[in-house]
Amino acid sequence: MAAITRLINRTTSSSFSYLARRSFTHAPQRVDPKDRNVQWVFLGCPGVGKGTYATRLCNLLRVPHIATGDLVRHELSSKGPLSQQLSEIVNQGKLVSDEIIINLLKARLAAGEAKGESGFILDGFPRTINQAEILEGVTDIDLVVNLKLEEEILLEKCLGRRMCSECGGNFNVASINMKGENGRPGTVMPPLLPPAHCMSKLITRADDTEAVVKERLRIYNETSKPVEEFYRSRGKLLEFDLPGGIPESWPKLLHALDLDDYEEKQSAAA
Ligand SMILES: Nc1ncnc2c1ncn2[C@@H]1O[C@H](COP(=O)(O)OP(=O)(O)O)[C@@H](O)[C@H]1O
Repeated sequence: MAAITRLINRTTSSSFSYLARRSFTHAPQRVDPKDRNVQWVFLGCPGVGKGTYATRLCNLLRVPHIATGDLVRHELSSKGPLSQQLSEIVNQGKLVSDEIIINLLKARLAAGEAKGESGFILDGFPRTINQAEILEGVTDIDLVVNLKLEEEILLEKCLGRRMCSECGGNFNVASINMKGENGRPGTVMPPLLPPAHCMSKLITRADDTEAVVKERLRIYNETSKPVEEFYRSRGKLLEFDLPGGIPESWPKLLHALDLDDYEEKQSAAA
């Protein structure tokens, strides 16, 4: 019986992968990496800073930052036919179905292609092995950056997250000062405070409550962690332990990506 269930699950999932690949008509073409911009993925637990570092790198490399969480929130706020279903899933900390996510991503890539976009940094996708396989079926990923932080810091950072309801800027009011233990260095992350004009317009994401963040971390460990191994086994995974806040981590991340001179060259050219 269990074997039949496994077979049905496997068949269902692989036929969905096949259909999704076929329907991914607007996927980026398999262009030689020399002739296009980077195609990178950012992995990491909720609250680790994927959005912050991916946005900075996208500005530097001039590629679009495509965050599936943003696509989901946009769909939610549009009050379209999916929004009620999505709000229940997201507010419980669960993952949206692969089918819905693929459709949102497909639409975003098609809109980018129509504008002549080249390359991307994906943030929050793939989050399941099925998503990783579908992505692999349609395009080449050059590099996968896996950002890492201690779990207790992740919770504090998610609870400290704030967004300006007017300009959409992302901030963090958490002040992290974790002492080092057993040879492990301490971690200091100062808050990332908003400018005065955003202060009265700050909002908190409905899914950034303690119970929901804990559920998202549990789901990450169960469902998304295997995606790290998927890319590690392909020699594409760059592990990066965040050493502290942005001023400390950003130059080290650039160094790890072999981009330390790039920032200077770009600002000189601007
Ligand atoms: N690739 C994905 N697969 C399934 N669900 C997703 C995916 N990306 C985003 N979501 C949904 O959107 C929510 C918010 O995503 P995101 O902003 O990336 O949050 P996080 O802070 O947890 O990294 C997730 O909890 C999940 O419900």
